[in-house]
Amino acid sequence: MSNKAQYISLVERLNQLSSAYYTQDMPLVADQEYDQLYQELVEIEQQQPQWIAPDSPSQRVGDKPLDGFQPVSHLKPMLSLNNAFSDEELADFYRRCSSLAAKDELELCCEYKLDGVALSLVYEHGLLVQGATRGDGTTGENITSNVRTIRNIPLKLLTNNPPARLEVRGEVIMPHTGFKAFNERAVRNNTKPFVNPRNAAAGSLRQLDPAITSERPLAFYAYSIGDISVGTDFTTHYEQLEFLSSLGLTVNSTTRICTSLQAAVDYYEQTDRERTLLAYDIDGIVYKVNDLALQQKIGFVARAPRWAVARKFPAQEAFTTLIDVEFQVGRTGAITPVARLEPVFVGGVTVSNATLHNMDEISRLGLHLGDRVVIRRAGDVIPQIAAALAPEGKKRGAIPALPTTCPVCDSLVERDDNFAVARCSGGVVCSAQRKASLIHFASRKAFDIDGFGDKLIDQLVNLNALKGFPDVFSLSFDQLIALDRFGEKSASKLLLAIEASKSVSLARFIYALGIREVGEATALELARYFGDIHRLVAANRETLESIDDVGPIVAGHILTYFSDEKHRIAIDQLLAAGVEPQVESASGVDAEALKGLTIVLTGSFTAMNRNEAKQRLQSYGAKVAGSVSAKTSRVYAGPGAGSKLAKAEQLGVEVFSEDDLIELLATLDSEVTE
Ligand SMILES: NC(=O)c1ccc[n+]([C@@H]2O[C@H](COP(=O)([O-])OP(=O)(O)OC[C@H]3O[C@@H](n4cnc5c(N)ncnc54)[C@H](O)[C@@H]3O)[C@@H](O)[C@H]2O)c1
Ligand SMILES: [Zn+2]
Repeated sequence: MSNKAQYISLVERLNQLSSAYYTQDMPLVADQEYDQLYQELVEIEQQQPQWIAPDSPSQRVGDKPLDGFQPVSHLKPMLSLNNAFSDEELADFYRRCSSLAAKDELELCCEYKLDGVALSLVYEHGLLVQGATRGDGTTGENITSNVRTIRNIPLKLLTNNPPARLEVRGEVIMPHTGFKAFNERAVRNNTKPFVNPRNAAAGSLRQLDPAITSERPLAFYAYSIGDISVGTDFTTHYEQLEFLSSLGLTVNSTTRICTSLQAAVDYYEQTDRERTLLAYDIDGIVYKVNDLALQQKIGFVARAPRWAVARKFPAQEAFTTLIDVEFQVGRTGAITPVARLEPVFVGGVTVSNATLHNMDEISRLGLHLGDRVVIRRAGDVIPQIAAALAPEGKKRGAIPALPTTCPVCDSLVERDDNFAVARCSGGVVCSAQRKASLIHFASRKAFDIDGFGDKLIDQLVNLNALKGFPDVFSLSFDQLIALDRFGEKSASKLLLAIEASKSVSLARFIYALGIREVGEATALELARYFGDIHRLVAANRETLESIDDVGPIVAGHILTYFSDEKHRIAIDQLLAAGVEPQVESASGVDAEALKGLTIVLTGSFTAMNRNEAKQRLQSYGAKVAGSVSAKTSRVYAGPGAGSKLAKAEQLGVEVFSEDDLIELLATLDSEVTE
């Protein structure tokens, strides 16, 4: 239970925060924190109504207008909205409204709660004559010249028969792309970035120089009629929105009418799932009783209508402190800066790290150690630092610098030609690179070795028991059970999984090598094309670039990889250890049709290239060998066949033509499709 002095200081703190938020457009704390304090205030005021201070934020909307603008008195007060933070609170709202309206079922107009700034527009005889902020709800700021620069606000309404006077209310927002671009520019020009798009919109709208506003990417969405001189034959709020739209004002097309509480909840949930895909921020759904007569009946409370409520989404944004920036070394040596943060709860999880991607990101954000940072975690997306600000009342720390040597192996750090990526030059010497490559090698989309996870790899690399990929296949039972928390059962299980992984597909094998920019799809493409790892190793640039998925850059990475003798030796060792990359059969193919046959192809084929022929034969289960021996079942020879043909005749192996081969494949293909 609080005493009156505590109550007064709570009012003062909230007013200080409101002034920073509304007047300076530079919040000191996250909305979530403000909302919590506000909630405390409301609870105290409910218990001690005699304490309520006239300047309590519960008694007014927003904050005092800025001095630089002419004051505007609103004809009807511009109110705020009451919040609902849970489904129960929404249900309470619904119940309260239906009881006040004396109706069981209510029609609700459901609208996105755009996270921007409220704006009032006055049109006289169809011409825009005034734009004003909400201010404290009674008195706003005249920002007409700024408003005129917003592209989607019509200066003249699209009608031959405009009302003598119309006041439109809506929200001005700044879309994500514009916000990002704006902050990047601010950092470059050494001016203050904005914390989020809402504050950017508010700050942009209240520039004393309209030329500045005109450069900011702002948009306006109308959400209600404040006042209208004629034509008040509307019966619902939704009809009013349609009317505004017909006049050329932008009305959000996502607005829905819900006829039950359940439908309203469903709309909220669906929007919450999809909101990360929107081009702008929304912070909730606004539910409005649709029937205007019922709105009248339900009425208002001090600072908000009683017939509307804002059901808030969980916060996606929080403020915290940047403690340090550390550098992680990835599998190709790429060095990634990672922010260590004062732990903060955002988007349903506690966040204590955030990737910074690369050094450019640090300069783009203008990040300094010890900064106050805004963390965004939208949906399942990994947490990001959205903005960085100087800490309150303290000098800014140092700008994190790229280390000159690898934090793990001390090798020199090199930067790519275009300076976008920094890399440890240590290669396999670097245990961080080795660990990361092995994690990738054993991962689900590569060798898929169950139980071969990060912690195990960490231990084995530290013990020097895993110096490269081939060592995976020489791990012993004794070696494994000697490890931390490794029993006999898990050791046997792991060895079985390693054994099973030897029949990995060629595509996964190639992917597992971790060649730069060779992802799953490219690996599959390479496997299909070459059908054999040795052929890939030997491929030249021309052949590589002739493959669909492979451009000059990827071809370069592949060539560099295989030009390294260490890599070629490792591949030979893998094969020697019993790894047998399998060539995938095309889908629907009978992989057994040619099982047991060993085929040799020789000469040049005209209708298909030899490699394609080889892959197709393999997909039907045939073994395709490079030379003729006593084990050869048959030979297909094209024109120009030489020594192999002679050898076959000598050994009495049956020889067929290219046409025979085409016929065979055609028959097999047709059997599959039937
Ligand atoms: N971080 C801070 O220090 C700090 C300080 C003060 C206030 N705040 C934040 O400001 C908010 C309270 O401010 P508020 O009183 O402006 O309320 P609000 O922004 O939560 O809700 C009211 C506003 O919603 C807007 N809105 C958007 N879409 C709408 C729609 N479809 N229909 C109707 N209105 C719509 C209108 O502009 C309206 O004025 C809280 O979220 C609070 O966290 C934060
Ligand atoms: Zn290193």
